[in-house]
Parts: sequence; C-alpha cells; structure tokens
Amino acid sequence: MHSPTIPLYSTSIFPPKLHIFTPSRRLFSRTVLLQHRMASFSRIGVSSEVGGVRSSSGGDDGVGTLMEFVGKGGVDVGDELVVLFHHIQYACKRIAALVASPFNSTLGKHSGLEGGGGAGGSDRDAPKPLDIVSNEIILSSLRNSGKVAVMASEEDDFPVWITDDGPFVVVTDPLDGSRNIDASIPTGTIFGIYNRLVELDHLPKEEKAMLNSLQSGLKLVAAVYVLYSSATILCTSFGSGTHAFTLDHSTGDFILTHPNIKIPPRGQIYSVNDARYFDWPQGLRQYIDTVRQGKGKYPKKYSARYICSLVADFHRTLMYGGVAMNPRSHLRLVYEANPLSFLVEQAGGRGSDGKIRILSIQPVKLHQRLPLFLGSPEDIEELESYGDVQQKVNPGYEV
Ligand SMILES: O=P(O)(O)OC[C@H]1O[C@](O)(COP(=O)(O)O)[C@@H](O)[C@@H]1O
Repeated sequence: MHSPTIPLYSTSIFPPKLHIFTPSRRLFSRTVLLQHRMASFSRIGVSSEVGGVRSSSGGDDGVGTLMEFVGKGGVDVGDELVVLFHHIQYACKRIAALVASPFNSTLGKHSGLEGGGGAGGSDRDAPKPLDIVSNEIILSSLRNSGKVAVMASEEDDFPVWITDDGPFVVVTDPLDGSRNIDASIPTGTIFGIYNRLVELDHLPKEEKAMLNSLQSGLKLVAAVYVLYSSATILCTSFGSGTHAFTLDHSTGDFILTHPNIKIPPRGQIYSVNDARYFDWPQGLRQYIDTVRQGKGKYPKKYSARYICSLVADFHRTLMYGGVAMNPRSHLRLVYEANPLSFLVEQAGGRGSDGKIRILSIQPVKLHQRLPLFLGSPEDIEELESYGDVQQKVNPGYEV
C-alpha cells in the first residue's frame, strides 16, 4: 500500500479563485507591479525608490507580498533578513499545510512521549508530535537560510548552535496551542529575532548559544507570529509598526492585508481562563468583576472570549482591543511574552506581567515563565491599577 503523498497546496484539485488579492507576479508586468508596490507601501508610510526616483504616489488596492514588503522596494530590512524571512515564511507554509492536513490526526495525538515535557513541565505540557514536527521544519529552514547562528525553541531543552557566521539568533515557539489540535482549534507559531552578539564569539558553543538566546526583549530586531486559522496570517514588526499578511493559497504568497495595525486604545473584551477564578488574587477578581458589570473606567459591560490558544487570543486582541491574559506563571518570557509584547507595543498597545513592562525583564532562564497581560493601553493601565493581579497559586491543571 502506498503511503499518501501530502501536497503542500492542493491547487491541482480545487484551485481557489481569489479576486480580492490578485496574484501580483503572474498577472502584472514588472512596471505595473512596481507601481502597485509603491502605492501599497506608501499607504503605510514607506516611501519607495525605483530607478533613483523616490515615489510618494498613493494607492489603495493593497497589492503587495511579504517578500516585496521586506525587500528593497519596501521597508528594506537588509538582504540577510530578507533571506531569513524567505525561509521563515516557507517553514510556516509547511506548518500551515501540516495542521490542516487530513493526515495529521495520527501525528496530533498523544503518543507515549508524555511524562517528560522537554522544558521541565508536567504531562499536560509534554510535547506532542505535531510540535516536534513543526520544530524540525523550522530548524531545517533556519539551517537552510544560512543566516542563523542559534535557534532556541520551546521544544528543546537547550539552544541549537547552527552556524558560526549566521548574523541572527532566532527564538521560537513552533506550534502554540497544539493541545487543542484534534478539535481543529487555531494554533500559531511565534518567532523572536535578534542579532548575534559578536562579542561572545570566542566563548564555547553551549555558552554563547545560551547567552545569545537570553537577550533582552528590548534588543529584538523583529518579531513574528503566524496564526493557522480560517486564514493563515503572518504578522510581523521590524520596530516600525506592526503589519499582517494573509496567505493566498492559490499562489503561496503572503499578501499585505493589515498595514500598520493600531490596537484600539480601549477594548470591551477580556480574555482569560476564568475557571481559575478561585485561584486568582483579590485584585484580579475585582478587576474582572468590575469590567464584567460595566463599572470600570469604561462604563460598558465587557464580553469574554477565550480560545486557549495564545496566538489566536492575541490576534483577536490586536484587532479588537481589550486584554488577553494568563495571570499564572505559565507562558514563556523568551518564546512568547517578548515577541508578542514587541508586536503589541509596535501597534500602540502594552505587554505587562501585571506590574512591569515585559520587554524590560531580563531573561535569566531559557524556559522562564511569567504572568502575561497583553492589550490595549487603557485596559492594561486599569488592570495594573488593581495591584494584585498575578496568580501565585499554580496547582497544575488537567485541562
Ligand atoms: O491552561 P491555561 O492557563 O488556560 O493556559 C493556556 C495557554 O497555554 C497555552 O496552551 C500554551 O501552553 P503549552 O505551551 O503548555 O501548550 C497557550 O496557547 C494558551 O494561551
């Protein structure tokens, strides 16, 4: 019996006809393509220079791919980062295909690997095969890029040294939310990208791999999350705004769909696992009780939304505002809190541990966990004003 071949894109079976995001490279002449690119990037405050002429032309059709955006006609993040992004987007397209594949059901199941949990977690935190496959996909892409010195992953106990002259350090949570994968609930991948610390080059590999991976979030060069949901969305920032791209499955391009995201200064949604209410400190209970009743600084009743998949909860919060939180020390500073805080700050929001700015916390351990609150600036400020919002009781929960 043949084992099934899993195509990355099923375009040969049902080629989807997308009229909203016209595939640029195939249908447009180069001149028209450049006009479109200049038009779409100038809308987000990025001026384009073609043939020595700086354009300020406007336009509103939004055509532009991720690779055009990061390249010379776009924000021009530099050739090395462009190459890295090419490999990162490729890895994420493979993961998107994997999580949507009819053949992932056996991979997604618990497999007897439980009981370890690479990063010292409980059975519930043990990696599942899809996490591991995603981790391998990312590692292989980063290796192929030739641009990464070290990768630190939530799935590995220690960082992996890849190549001495790679200019970048990549930290990643390869597949967050995977515990819900069997129910087809959205999942996501998170990346943080730093420069390699050349002043550490003389150190032994293990030591420099660790120290490079423990850089402060303030030194992030770029951050990315990819949401695998009804749409596959890649959201990124290079330190000048947060921009999201939607995967066009017919061409394999990520198309700029959300330039310069601005989180609403105040939302009307809170996102938390409130079955933990009785383990919460007084301040957090009071805050949630207050906004639920519409008795907070914003005189309207809040709604609750909680997917229990960090990237999905974060993405919704970025779009609609409000606050997404996990008040117990569960999420990781290096792989989750720092990259997402960078992205929310670049969109005008805030990332806090309930007391201080996430990006100001110097990581001391690779798998360090902490309470995490991300969202609209006014909501985070109000929440912090309750003082006592970090959940100290962390008994371990079965589901
Ligand atoms: O159990 P809680 O406290 O609701 O935590 C849920 C959070 O944990 C995560 O599932 C990540 O945890 P894991 O790394 O153990 O998978 C997030 O996607 C989600 O936001």
